[in-house]
Amino acid sequence: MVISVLDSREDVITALCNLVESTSNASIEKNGIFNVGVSGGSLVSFLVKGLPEIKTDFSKWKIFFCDERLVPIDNPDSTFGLYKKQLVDTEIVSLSADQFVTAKQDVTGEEAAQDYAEKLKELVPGNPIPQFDLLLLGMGPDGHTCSLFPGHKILEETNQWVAYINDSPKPPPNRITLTYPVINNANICVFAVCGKDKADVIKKIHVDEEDFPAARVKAVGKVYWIMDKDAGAHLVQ
Ligand SMILES: O=C1O[C@H](COP(=O)(O)O)[C@@H](O)[C@H](O)[C@H]1O
Repeated sequence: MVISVLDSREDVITALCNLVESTSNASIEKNGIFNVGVSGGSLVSFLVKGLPEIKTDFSKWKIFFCDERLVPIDNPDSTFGLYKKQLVDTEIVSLSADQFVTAKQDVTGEEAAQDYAEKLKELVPGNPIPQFDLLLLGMGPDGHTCSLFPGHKILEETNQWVAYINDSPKPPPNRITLTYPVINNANICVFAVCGKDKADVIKKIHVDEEDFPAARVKAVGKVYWIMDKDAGAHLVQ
């Protein structure tokens, strides 16, 4: 695990996007494609700011969602809706909407999760579990990542690759999320975390070694934690 505590949010964005640049270029060179999973929340604004600065062949990107809120895409809670509005429609990077693998609308939550798992099986190589080149993760002040919340039964999911929840403690309640079998099979996972409100849980995870959903991310490859000095306040001397 690599932990970096940086001076500012801007430094976090630069470090995050440098890692995205090198990983995407290595994956494209090796496999001709870059399979990346993105999160919602503050990560959207980090990528909107940082991705236009990197050098990569965006036409080779396939973008999946680490989790998605089951709302229409014009709803401000839709993670795909945010990326579409802020990254695709603005044309600040050369990505098109059809490079995003989206959650099915107008079906039940269970069907949306099942459908998304089938899309992973079809599109992301891995034997037998899909193996992402890179997963870009956030973490809430309660230690959740993706839509894996503390104490929720899907933390123990070992069969399904994508799970549905209808009781997210953070609105909106209906979501689908990758589960640990897929998350922890990724080549690289990166947490990008900023803000004072996350300092306590960062300490509990990295100093006290307490169990939180984000702490259970232990990918087969590398796990990076990139944070600003507010989030890492209890880690620096
Ligand atoms: O609800 C969610 O929250 C987490 C953390 O969001 P942040 O704004 O605190 O960074 C996010 O990673 C996840 O994708 C999202 O659905």
